[in-house]
Formats: sequence, C-alpha cells, structure tokens
Amino acid sequence: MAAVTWRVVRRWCPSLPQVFRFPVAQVHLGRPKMRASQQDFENAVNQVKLLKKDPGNQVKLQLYALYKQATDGPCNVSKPGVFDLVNKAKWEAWNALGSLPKETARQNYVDLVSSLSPSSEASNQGKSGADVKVQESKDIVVTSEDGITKIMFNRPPKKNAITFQMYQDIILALKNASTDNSAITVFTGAGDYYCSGNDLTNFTSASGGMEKAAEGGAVLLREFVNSFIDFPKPLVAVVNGPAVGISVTLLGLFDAVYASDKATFHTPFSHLGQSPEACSSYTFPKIMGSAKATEMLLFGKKLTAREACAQGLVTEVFPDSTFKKEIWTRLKAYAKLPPNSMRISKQLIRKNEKEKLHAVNAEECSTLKERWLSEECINAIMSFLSRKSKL
Ligand SMILES: CCCCCCCCCCC/C=C/C(=O)SCCNC(=O)CCNC(=O)[C@H](O)C(C)(C)COP(=O)(O)OP(=O)(O)OC[C@H]1O[C@@H](n2cnc3c(N)ncnc32)[C@H](O)[C@@H]1OP(=O)(O)O
Repeated sequence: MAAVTWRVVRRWCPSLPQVFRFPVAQVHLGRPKMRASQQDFENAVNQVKLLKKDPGNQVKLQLYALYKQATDGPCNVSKPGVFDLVNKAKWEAWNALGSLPKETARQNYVDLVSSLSPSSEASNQGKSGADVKVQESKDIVVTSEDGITKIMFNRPPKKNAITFQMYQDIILALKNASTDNSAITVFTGAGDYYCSGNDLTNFTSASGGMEKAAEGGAVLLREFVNSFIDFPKPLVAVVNGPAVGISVTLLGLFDAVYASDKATFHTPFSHLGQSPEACSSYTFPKIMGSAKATEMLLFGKKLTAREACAQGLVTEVFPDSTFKKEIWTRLKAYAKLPPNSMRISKQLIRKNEKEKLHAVNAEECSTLKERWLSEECINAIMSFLSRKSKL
C-alpha cells in the first residue's frame, strides 16, 4: 500500500490527532450492547485529538473510513486516479465498508477510539504480545493481535459444543472481523477438543413446539453459514483436537486448515438421523471426490488429521508438541502480507462459487428442517441425551 504519512491522514480527517500514544488495536462491536449515540461518537472524535502515538497506517485508514461511513454513509465519490496513491488508499478503505450502516460505523469508530484510549494503554501495559480481548462472550472468546483476529470456541467441559448463543456470537464476531483492521481471521478451540459440533441439547432447549423450533433452527443455521460464505478476508482454522459435525463441514468454506496430529474429523450425520450442512454436500465431493465424501458424510467415517490432509480437507498437519508454536509463528508472518491484496485474491477465488454456495446452503437448511422432525433424528438425539450411546 502507498506510504500514507500521518501528516496526510490529518489532512483527510481533521479530527485525528498529531501523534498517537498507543500501539495498534483492533475494532469490534463486541457482544450486543447499547448502540453508540451521536454524543458518544462526537466524544470519540474529540478523544482522538488527545491521542499522541501514531497507531500506523492501517488504523488511521480505518478511522478515516469509519468516520466517513458514519457521517456520509457508503462511499459516494469516484475512485481517485492510479497515481493519486494517498487518496486512492483512503477511497479504498472507505469503499471496503460497502453498505455498512451508519450506526454500525459509528459504533465501530467509538470502539476503535476507546481501544486506543489511555485506559486501554494502562490495561495493556506489561502485556506485550498478549492478545487483546475484543468481544465479551462466555463461550466464544474473540481476541486481536498482530493483525490476526482469533475466534475461539471456549467451552472445554462440553468439548466446545455450539449452543444457540454461540452461533449468534460467532455471526457477530465474523461481522466485526470483516471490517476490523486485522488481515486474517482464525478459528481455534480451547482445551483438548476443537469442537464437538452442534450442542445436542439445542434440540430440547428450543422454545415452542418442534416445528417452530426446527424452523427457527434452519433460519439460524442459514444465517450462520452465510456469514462464512461471505466472509471477505482469509479465514484459517487451527484445529487443535477432534472436530465433529458442523465444525468439520464448515472447514470446506475456510481458506486454509492447519491441524495438530491429535485432531480427528468426524461427521456422524446418518448416526444422528441428520444430513450434511455448511455446504459440505457440495464442497466435500469437490475437495476429496465423491467416493471419499460419501464415506464421511453418509457413513460417518472418522478421519485422522493425516487422512484429512491426504483428502485435501486439511492444508498441513503438525506434531501436537510443536503445533501451537509453529502455527502462530507462521500465521503472524502471513498477517504481515498486504491485507488488501489477500482480500482481493480471496474474493476472486470465492466469486465464481458464491451463488452456488448460497443455493446449496438454502437447500441443506430446508432438508435439515425436515430431518430434525423425523423419527430417526429424534430417537438419535434422545439416545445421546439419555447416554445410551456415544458416537
Ligand atoms: C429442532 C431444533 C433444531 C436445532 C437447531 C440447531 C442449529 C444448527 C444445527 C447445525 C447442524 C449441526 C450438526 C452437527 O454438528 S452433528 C454433530 C453433533 N455432535 C455430536 O453428535 C457429538 C456428541 N458428543 C459425543 O459423541 C461425545 O461427547 C464426544 C465424542 C464429542 C466426546 O466424548 P468423551 O467421552 O470424550 O466426552 P463426554 O461425552 O463425556 O463429553 C463431555 C461433556 O460434553 C458433553 N458434550 C459433548 N459433545 C456434546 C454435544 N455435541 N452436545 C451436547 N453435549 C455435548 C457431554 O454430554 C458431556 O457432558 P456431561 O459431562 O455433562 O455429561
């Protein structure tokens, strides 16, 4: 990207201070909370003037873009010429926010400024290299550091099974990550599991009758998977241990999948009277061929990490003893690559598939809605919940 000097950025956005005090921090909306008011926004604009340390070009561009989006709405000016490097960088940052609503941009601006504030500096002191927590959520932890937004399943006692709340938290985390200033977004799991898939108690905790619950579940699932199909930046899975169900099928929508040799990949849909989701009925045959996809999706064959790598579902496998160290070193290096270039390349790769993926997602969700009401499915769930069987 063009070298954008702080002096020039001040000219774009007079509300920005001369010098910033703090290192680069990330922007997130956090868990649903009170929306930032116009007054909060104006306070943040003033607060920016008190900051002293230069936070780097990416943050400055993000502040500029969010400010413009919050005040003028979506980018409505023509793209500067190819040699007008600074104005082109500004335009691209603003334009990249697409149709992000003004209120959301306002909130993101307020959050970004607050992450650059003196209290953020105080709370980050002595934590050099530590992740910055950016979303308040019990079972999904979202942190940002070194250009990487990390979304972690954090429910080890239940093997990171995904509750209704976690589906919603992940949708929100992806929405925020798509406009924050990180280059790469990474999913991983806390504890020994990556994720044991859908929490089967979702079937008993849903309110209303079964039909209404199935309808609601299908709507949620469709929105959840859509947020992966449409995610604009490189999406990486760091699979630290066994993965089950939807946490496996989603991998077909990731851009890279790195696995510990302790990881396994299991999609026991037939055992549960269910059918594939997350576009895996399309992505898996495409990735591994229909014969291997059939073994996984119909017969529930569990793959080791090395088998999954041989089938093309996993990018690379690492010995568990060195997995974390090696993978985070590598991802930090990847996150230093020019972010716009990576985003644009990903979008070129994804573009031709998007329409198809949305159609597949819609069909899989409507099939599942029927499956959830079937005797096969109800019996399988009851059996798990009464602990008569384990997969
Ligand atoms: C009509 C309503 C519609 C609902 C809408 C849903 C929304 C979208 C749905 C998307 C479709 C997704 C499909 C899938 O993901 S299918 C895969 C589902 N997952 C499973 O079937 C895994 C079930 N779990 C197991 O088989 C074992 O627990 C496992 C092999 C993972 C681990 O075994 P292990 O012996 O090592 O450990 P425990 O069994 O003792 O587990 C520890 C505790 O964790 C609880 N647990 C684990 N996984 C789940 C789960 N998926 N759901 C709920 N609970 C889970 C387990 O019960 C233990 O709890 P307790 O200590 O309290 O007994």
